[in-house]
Amino acid sequence: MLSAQDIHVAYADETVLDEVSLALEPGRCLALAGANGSGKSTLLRVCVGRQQPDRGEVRLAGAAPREADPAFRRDVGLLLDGAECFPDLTVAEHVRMVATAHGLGSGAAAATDRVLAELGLDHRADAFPDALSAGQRQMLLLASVLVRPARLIVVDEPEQRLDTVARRRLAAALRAAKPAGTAVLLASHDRATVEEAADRVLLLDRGRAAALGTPAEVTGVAEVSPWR
Ligand SMILES: Nc1ncnc2c1ncn2[C@@H]1O[C@H](COP(=O)(O)OP(=O)(O)OP(=O)(O)O)[C@@H](O)[C@H]1O
Repeated sequence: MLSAQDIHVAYADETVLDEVSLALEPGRCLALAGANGSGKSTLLRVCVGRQQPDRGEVRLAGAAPREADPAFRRDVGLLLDGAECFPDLTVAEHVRMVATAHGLGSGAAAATDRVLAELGLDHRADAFPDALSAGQRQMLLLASVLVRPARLIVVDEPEQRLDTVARRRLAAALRAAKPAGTAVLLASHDRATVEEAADRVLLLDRGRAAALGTPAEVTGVAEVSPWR
């Protein structure tokens, strides 16, 4: 589904990704973990074609990823930094609009109800974004990613601003996407989210791949584990 090979990114003389590779199969979830500044967001941007690496190659379903490509937008549900809401649409209207745009047709309303309930946002379905708490707004953005069919979901620190219960709901929703064959790539600082959702963790340490394994294996990499 997705592969990145020997990715190298540098800003001026600072190397932020140093020959990092990853591979993700359908129905699997890979989490990127590591300290602040270790290169997680940069690697996600490279994987979705938002940033070109200095060296290395990314393949998404056999082609270079391009957000402008209709097939990319059909296949990839994306939530990176900087996503915003329309101020004049309610929570339900946002999510239904995305569902409709991605072809759910007469099923869009039911899919919206389902994802809002799954994420615990159903009681705010008629609220406007300005009236949401920061965590609720994050859930709205996540609902818009999760309501639509996708072969790949890419989310950067999806747990940000969420409380413990909301994080659990998020992790369960990411996990639930996998049996249908959706692959999930996320960057996360939250151990519980990673343990619940991810099959494998790629641990980055100052731009280098320090470990790749199950969440339990990577937690055991004492020197660089973010959860030691
Ligand atoms: N536009 C830029 N110009 C210069 N340096 C940058 C730029 N963007 C990122 N960096 C640097 O690249 C490194 C990796 O940043 P990145 O955002 O990928 O890390 P991260 O692991 O996602 O961090 P965090 O956990 O804090 O979100 C950092 O040292 C950062 O300062």
